[in-house]
Amino acid sequence: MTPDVVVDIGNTRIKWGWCKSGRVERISSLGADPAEWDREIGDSGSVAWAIVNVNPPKLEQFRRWIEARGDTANVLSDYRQIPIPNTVRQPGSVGLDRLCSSLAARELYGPGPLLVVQAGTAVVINYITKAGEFGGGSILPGFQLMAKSLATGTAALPEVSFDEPLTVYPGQNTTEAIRNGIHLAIAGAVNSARGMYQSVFNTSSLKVVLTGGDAALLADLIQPPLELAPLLTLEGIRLAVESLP
Ligand SMILES: Nc1ncnc2c1ncn2[C@@H]1O[C@H](COP(=O)(O)OP(=O)(O)OP(=O)(O)O)[C@@H](O)[C@H]1O
Ligand SMILES: CC(C)(CO)[C@@H](O)C(=O)NCCC(=O)O
Repeated sequence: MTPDVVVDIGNTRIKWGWCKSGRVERISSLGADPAEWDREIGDSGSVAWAIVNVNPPKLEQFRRWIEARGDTANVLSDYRQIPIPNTVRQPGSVGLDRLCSSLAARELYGPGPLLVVQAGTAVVINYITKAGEFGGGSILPGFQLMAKSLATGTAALPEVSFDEPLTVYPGQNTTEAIRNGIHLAIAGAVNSARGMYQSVFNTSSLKVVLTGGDAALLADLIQPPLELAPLLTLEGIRLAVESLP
């Protein structure tokens, strides 16, 4: 199937990738309000959709909206639909967004080894082996989720946002201390995962491929080789559906 729009339904945002001439040309990051989807689709007419989802209730709402337009929602639902060998013990438990990001990273920056980092609601660090297989990884709370957990789990700490680029070291007030603490925690996880895999797998200069809504926040604290790839998951969805019989 050749999709017009590929969709990644995450826990916070729904990303649309508009496809043209065999690539994802443009990304739109949307909320959960169908009025926003109506505005985005405009007068596009009939659309071929391909969807990957890690958020079942949002998928059902989105599917109803697509069907009300008279379109068909092609939803990837099984890891075997993503053409990347998967060496973990329970391959069916891996989020398909992770496999799509890994597939696209291997295609664009491979063959491997690679560290594919998705900085979204959750931060995911995926390891792609030397042979180009999905080898597993790590999952931790993302920037906003860490901020929320400090605000809900303590009496005195406010919920910080990451709207401003400024990060001050050492923090001079509570807000700065929380912001830079979260920043260091997430960048530290990526850097230490990189160090660990480099030593375990005896590889040097493991390339990091970074995507997700918070990728730009992380990039400053990750050493080269580093690729910023905002379209990565969407490009992986496109590659996967185009490879289906
Ligand atoms: N306009 C926006 N609205 C909400 N969050 C935004 C916006 N722009 C950037 N962000 C940041 O992007 C993050 C979400 O990133 P992304 O869309 O990649 O994740 P997701 O796909 O929803 O999450 P996951 O894949 O982990 O389920 C939020 O945590 C927030 O910090
Ligand atoms: C980790 C997230 C939330 C990242 O979007 C998603 O891929 C997911 O819900 N995965 C399921 C669990 C797993 O991948 O092991």
